[in-house]
Amino acid sequence: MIREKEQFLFKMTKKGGINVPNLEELWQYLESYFQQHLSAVSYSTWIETAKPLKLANHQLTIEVPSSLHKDYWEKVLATKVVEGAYAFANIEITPVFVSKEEEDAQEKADSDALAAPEVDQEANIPTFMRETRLNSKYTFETFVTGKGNQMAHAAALVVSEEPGVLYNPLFLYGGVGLGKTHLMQAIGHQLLKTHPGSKVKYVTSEAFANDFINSIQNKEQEKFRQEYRNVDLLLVDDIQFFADKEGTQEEFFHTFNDLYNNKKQIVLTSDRLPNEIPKLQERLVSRFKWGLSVDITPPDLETRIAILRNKANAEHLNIPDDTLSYIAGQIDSNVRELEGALVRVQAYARTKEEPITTSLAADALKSLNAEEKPKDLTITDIQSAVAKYYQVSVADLKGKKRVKNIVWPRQIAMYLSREMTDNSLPRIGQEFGGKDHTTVIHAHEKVAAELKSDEQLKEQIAELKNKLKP
Ligand SMILES: Nc1ncnc2c1ncn2[C@@H]1O[C@H](COP(=O)(O)OP(=O)(O)OP(=O)(O)O)[C@@H](O)[C@H]1O
Repeated sequence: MIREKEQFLFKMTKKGGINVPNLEELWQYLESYFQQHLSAVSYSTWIETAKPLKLANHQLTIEVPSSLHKDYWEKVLATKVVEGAYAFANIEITPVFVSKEEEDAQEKADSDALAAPEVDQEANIPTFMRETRLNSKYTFETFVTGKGNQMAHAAALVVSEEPGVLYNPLFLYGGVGLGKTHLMQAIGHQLLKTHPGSKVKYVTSEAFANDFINSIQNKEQEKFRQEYRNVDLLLVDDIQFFADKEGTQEEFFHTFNDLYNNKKQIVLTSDRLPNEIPKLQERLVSRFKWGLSVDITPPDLETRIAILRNKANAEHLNIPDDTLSYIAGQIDSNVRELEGALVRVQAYARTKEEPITTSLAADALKSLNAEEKPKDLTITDIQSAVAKYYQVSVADLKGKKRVKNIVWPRQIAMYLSREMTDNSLPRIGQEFGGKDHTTVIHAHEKVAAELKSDEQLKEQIAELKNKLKP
C-alpha cells in the first residue's frame, strides 16, 4: 500500500506538479491498466482497436471501429478511463468516442425490407431428437477478425461476457459460409469457460422444429419446454428456415418470451435480416429487433490470407506467403470454400508428393473447378445416379410425393444439380417436374445446412460426386 502511494507521489512529482499528461503517456497508462484487467481476447477486441485522437479541454477523444465498440466503451469502459486519468495524473477528464462506421451501420439496421421470395412448402422431418454439441474448433481464439466481421465479433464477445444484459437477442446475419455459426458457438464456449455451470444449447432452426414436432407426436411437450426454456444461453442457427413453419414459430415465440423475461441470452443467425425472412410472424420480427442485429460481410483479401495462415499453422502446414495470397485471391466470398481450397491444395500436394507452391496450388484449384462442374453433366444424369443410390425411381424424384424417403433424395438431387451444373434455378425446377425455383433454393439450403453437421451425408455426397465425375 505504502509502496503504491510512493509510486503515485513519484509520478506526480516527476510531472513537476503539472497535472496534464500528454496523450501518449495517458494512453500507455490506460493500456497497461486494461491489459491487467481484461482477458486477452477482450483486450485485443476493445483496446487494440481503439485509437486516442486528442486530449484537450479535459476531453479525451478516442476513435473506435464501430458503433458497437462505441456503445461498449461508453457503457463499460468509459468509467475506467475516467478513474485511470484521475489515478494517473489527478485530472478529471471526459472520454468522447467517435466511430467512423456509425452512420453506415445505422443505415444498414434501418434498411427497408426487400421483396421476400416464396419458399417451398416441402419439409423433410427426421424423426429423431438431435444431440446438440458445440464444435470445439469454433472459438473466439480461432476466429480471425477483419473489417467484414469486426462488429459481429465484438457483439458476440459482449454477449458472452454479459449474457442477457446488453444485446438480447443478438441477431447475426450474412451470406453463406462467413462465420455466423462459428461466432455463435464461440459465445457458447466463452460462456462455459467463464461460467462453467451455465446451460448452453445450440440448435439449428430445423432441429428446433423437428424436436417440437416430435414432442407433439410423442406427447412430450413438457420435456421439450424443459429442454429449451431451462437454459442460460440459447443459440438458434439459420433461423430463415422457420419460414412457413407456423406451429414452430408459435412455439418459438413462447420459448423466446420465456427466456427473454428471465433475462436469458438468445442468439440467432440467419442469411438475412428478420424482416426479410418470408412468412416470419410480425411479432417474431419485432422481437428479433429488440436487441442488436449485426451483419457479417465477406472478408477482404488481408483477412482471407490471415484465415488461411491460421488454418495452415493449426495443421502444421508449411505454405509460403505468396501461395496463401494466391489461394486467398481465388476465393473471395465464402470462408468455407476458402478452407476447402486449402484442404484441396494439401491433398493434391500429398498425391503428387510435392511441396506446396503457388504453381501447385494453381493446378490443384484448376482441377477442383473442373471436377466440381464436369462438362456435359446433365440434370438427368444426376437424377439417375441419385435415384439408384437411394433406391427410388426417377419418376418419384420428379413427382410430388411428400414422403420422407423420396423428399430427401429429391432435395439432394436438386442440390447436386445446382452445385455440379450451370443450369439456372428455374431450369432445375423445370427438370424436377415443373417445380418452382424457390423449391430448388430451399432444397439447396437445406442440404447445405445438413452437410455442416452430418458426417454420413458428407460421405454420401462425396460418393455421388465421384460417381458423376466423367
Ligand atoms: N473469421 C473467421 N476466422 C476463422 N474461420 C472462419 C472465419 N469465418 C468463417 N470461418 C470458418 O469458415 C467455415 C464456415 O463458417 P460458418 O459455418 O460459421 O459459416 P456460416 O456463416 O454459419 O455459414 P452458413 O450461411 O452456411 O450457415 C467454418 O469452418 C468457420 O470456422
